[in-house]
Amino acid sequence: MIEAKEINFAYRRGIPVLFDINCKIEDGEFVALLGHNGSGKTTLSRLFMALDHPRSGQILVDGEDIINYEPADLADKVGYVFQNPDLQILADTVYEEVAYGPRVKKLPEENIKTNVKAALQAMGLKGLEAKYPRILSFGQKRRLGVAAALALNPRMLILDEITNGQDAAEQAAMMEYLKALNEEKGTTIILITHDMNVVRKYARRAIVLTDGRLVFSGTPEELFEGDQPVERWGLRRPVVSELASRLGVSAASCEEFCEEVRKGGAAL
Ligand SMILES: Nc1ncnc2c1ncn2[C@@H]1O[C@H](COP(=O)(O)OP(=O)(O)OP(=O)(O)O)[C@@H](O)[C@H]1O
Repeated sequence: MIEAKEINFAYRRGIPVLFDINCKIEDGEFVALLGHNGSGKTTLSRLFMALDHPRSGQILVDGEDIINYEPADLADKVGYVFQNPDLQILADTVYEEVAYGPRVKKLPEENIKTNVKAALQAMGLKGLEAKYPRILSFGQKRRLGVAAALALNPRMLILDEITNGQDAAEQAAMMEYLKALNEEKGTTIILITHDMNVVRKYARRAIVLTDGRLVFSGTPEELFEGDQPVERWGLRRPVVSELASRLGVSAASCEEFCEEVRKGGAAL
């Protein structure tokens, strides 16, 4: 469980970027963290990971204030995948990149092998073990970042814009994997994204930030099919919600129809 209590934060230049943030993310949730560019999503997630610390307020992980923690102290609990995958690459081969975390954790070599193999398989990177990570495509680097986080079996994953640079099939495969991880293993997922179709389809809760303030917390249905126009927070409605509103039918029936069309092989 992660809880933000009355969080205020400013970077070194001193301009405040987060104001009085209160939110609680329970174990096993699948949450989308949304907001316009510069609204504070990455900043808040960096606080969750102890990459930065609040100027005032508290971040509690499993009830404990993490003010004196470093990211390594949370490695067992929270996996973080950066928005820019190049920032995360540490090793000279794809295999060693994914093995890096488990090695730091001093897992037995057999477990490292098993975890790395499973993570690479899950992210569609099997066969690339010996490659130099920096020559991978942008999408592959992103998936490598996710694989590296998965190899540590964290209870919670914070994923910053991971669907960017993926084609539709890669994106769907990645999201379906995360959905299964969430449903079957109970891994908490915090997904930062600008893709509202992904949010509508996969998230069970959406949290919206605007100019550093938390302005909404509720289900994607409440967000996109509720009374307030999400455009005022710099968001676009997902296709399903837009279609339902224009046709004057329920989003659930549109969703069913879209799913049938997708199964028929058409892009939507
Ligand atoms: N290292 C930094 N130093 C100073 N200011 C920063 C730094 N990183 C972010 N900011 C500022 O903090 C604010 C919030 O940025 P943040 O990256 O958290 O937003 P975001 O919602 O994740 O944006 P995006 O969707 O574009 O990734 C912005 O005004 C940004 O310019």
